[in-house]
Amino acid sequence: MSASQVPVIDFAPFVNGEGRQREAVVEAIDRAAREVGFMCLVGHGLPEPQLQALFRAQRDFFALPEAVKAEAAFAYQDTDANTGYVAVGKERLDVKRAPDLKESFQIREPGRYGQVNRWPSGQDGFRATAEDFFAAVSDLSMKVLEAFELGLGTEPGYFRERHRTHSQILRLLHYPPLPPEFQAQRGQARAGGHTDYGSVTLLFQDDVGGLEVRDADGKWVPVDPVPGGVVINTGDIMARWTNDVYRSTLHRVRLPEHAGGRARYSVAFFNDPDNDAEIRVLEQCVSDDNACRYPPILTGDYLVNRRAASY
Ligand SMILES: O=C(O)CCC(=O)C(=O)O
Ligand SMILES: [Fe+2]
Repeated sequence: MSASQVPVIDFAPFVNGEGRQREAVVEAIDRAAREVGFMCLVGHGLPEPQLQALFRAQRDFFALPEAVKAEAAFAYQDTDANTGYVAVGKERLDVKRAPDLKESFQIREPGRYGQVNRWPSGQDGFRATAEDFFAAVSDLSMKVLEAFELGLGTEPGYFRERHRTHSQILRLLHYPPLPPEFQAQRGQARAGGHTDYGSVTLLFQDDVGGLEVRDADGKWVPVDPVPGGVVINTGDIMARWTNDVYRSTLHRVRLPEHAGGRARYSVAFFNDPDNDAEIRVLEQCVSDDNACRYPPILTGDYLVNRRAASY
């Protein structure tokens, strides 16, 4: 896999087209999920001004005094609620390495779980922008799941019916510039190497770069920012569901080459199955060459354990 092998796919014919046009998009997405586990969609229909509004609001939020952000802090043991602010150095996505050099803020579906989201006071504009974005990106993620259903040949709605927003998370990320005297510990990263836990992740990155995926030879390959594009990747639960037909690929955000440098901002949306959804290997993914690898498991048990391990 080289950089050009993280395919860029125009999603517009899937959203607006029909027949053969849609099929061609489904085929491209299905192939990318099988071969790479990562792809970049353009023409996805999420309005650019809405994304830019979110990036501005998140920049302002992370620039707030620590004391204000602390109001939104969640005890990081509280992986069940899994919302709120996490300060720099609290999370390690690669549990064997030094903590990640990032801060984050995350919310769950406002309509249903709004009461568990932790907003600092006086941040109504930020809240409205983030909640609007949540609805738009959730909608887009459902279309991506529909494309997976068609690619895998499951019954229509199979994934969407098992993603009724219980486990959807919008996570805003800020990777601050490195202080001039910064000495990286060995293997330290902005976000340590990891696979995502759930079904599908949608990731919007600014133009700073640093996201990398690991190819089959163990080489780190950059996922360069594509203007207007959203990076899509399939996670561990999707790999399990598909008997490893869809890949869950290791990725990280590497440190900048030099101290100082620019901050990096990104927005990740995790659409994971409902807690009560059973992950049972799809019959379409079992064959003589690929016998069933996993027993059924409940999503809730699986996700809580995975999250608890990375703080
Ligand atoms: O910030 C990024 O580009 C990647 C973040 C990521 O992989 C994650 O939060 O799971
Ligand atoms: Fe990730």
